[in-house]
Amino acid sequence: MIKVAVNGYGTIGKRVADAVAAQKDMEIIGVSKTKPSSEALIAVQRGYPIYIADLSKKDAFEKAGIPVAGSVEEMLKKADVIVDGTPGGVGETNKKLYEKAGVKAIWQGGEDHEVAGFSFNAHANYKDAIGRQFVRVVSCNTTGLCRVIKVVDDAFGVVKVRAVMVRRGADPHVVKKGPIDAVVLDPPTIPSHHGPDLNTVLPHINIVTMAMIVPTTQMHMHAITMELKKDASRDEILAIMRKHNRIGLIQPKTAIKSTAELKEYVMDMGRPRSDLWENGVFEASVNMVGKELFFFQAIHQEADVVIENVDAIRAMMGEVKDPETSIRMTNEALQFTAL
Ligand SMILES: NC(=O)C1=CN([C@@H]2O[C@H](COP(=O)(O)OP(=O)(O)OC[C@H]3O[C@@H](n4cnc5c(N)ncnc54)[C@H](O)[C@@H]3O)[C@@H](O)[C@H]2O)C=CC1
Ligand SMILES: O=C(OP(=O)(O)O)[C@H](O)COP(=O)(O)O
Repeated sequence: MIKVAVNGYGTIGKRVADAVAAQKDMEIIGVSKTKPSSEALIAVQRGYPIYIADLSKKDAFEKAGIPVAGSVEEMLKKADVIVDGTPGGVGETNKKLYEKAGVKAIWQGGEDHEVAGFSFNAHANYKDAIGRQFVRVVSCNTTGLCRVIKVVDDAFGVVKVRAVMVRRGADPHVVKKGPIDAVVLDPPTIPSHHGPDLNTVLPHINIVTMAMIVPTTQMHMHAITMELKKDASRDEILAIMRKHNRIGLIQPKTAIKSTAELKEYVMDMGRPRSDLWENGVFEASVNMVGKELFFFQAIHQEADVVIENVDAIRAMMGEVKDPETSIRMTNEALQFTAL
């Protein structure tokens, strides 16, 4: 069993912990919290041992009914791989701890590529992650771009990609962030970080991205154009998307044309936390004009990177060498079949 610890048990960390716990070849040996909270109480219910960065807060945790297993340093000693789910910029400051403990670590997309020196997407570069000590899983939007650009590039070749990201303002539970009444250019300059970020995984792709944030919490929405090298029909594009195990096609018969309806649909399906782990490509939007492909896809920011973290763990441990085998194991353990 691969022993996994989650340092930073928030939006991403708690989902990764549950996804790891569902795998047959992995177990959660601990998660870290900075203060007692509803999430910490759920971690107790799930049976995850809780470690804390600042042991002077032990009494506060125990008063809240949260047993403390020890310090974060003690947790690191027991793990094969740490998934760092701390806020962007904080993860980098933990690198020294991981180096000192000689443990493997995975960072998230809020950190720069250089923190790990290797950026990961399971369908794109799993094999290059085999045996590595440090890996960064690219951000949610970049993960969604990697999946769809890689599969289209493999089948038809991509001359260039131009993509606009309409990003959610904050996650649903985050009460302190906006915007409440604005469309914010984020960043006002072009390209946004997503294109250069995609190039850390797929260096040969010509891509320019633009991004803005809007007052919504459910999901991001991408408007994507790709110029292809070979001729492709709409049906051929739909066929490769349909076959992909982390791309879902939202069928016209569902009449879904918004992130809100899509989230409701996934909730009705009974997915844990109503998580959409796959890219949600709107089938009706997929269109070829000459050699240009156009489509919209929804990306559930809290979910798509979660399964990538699980595959990154497997690649770093090196026993499963074939990406598709790992991807299948991850998906099956979660009883996940793309839409
Ligand atoms: N929420 C999202 O939509 C996505 C986030 N990411 C990335 O994932 C990372 C984590 O983001 P979220 O889960 O949204 O953040 P979050 O704020 O929901 O969770 C972070 C957790 O880390 C804890 N924490 C803070 N400082 C810590 C420390 N020094 N040691 C241990 N724990 C500490 C916080 O208490 C919190 O529980 C960031 O790099 C972010 O950019 C990536 C994809 C999507
Ligand atoms: O990885 C994400 O977005 P990104 O791909 O636009 O960087 C997540 O939605 C986190 O974004 P945030 O930095 O707005 O919390």
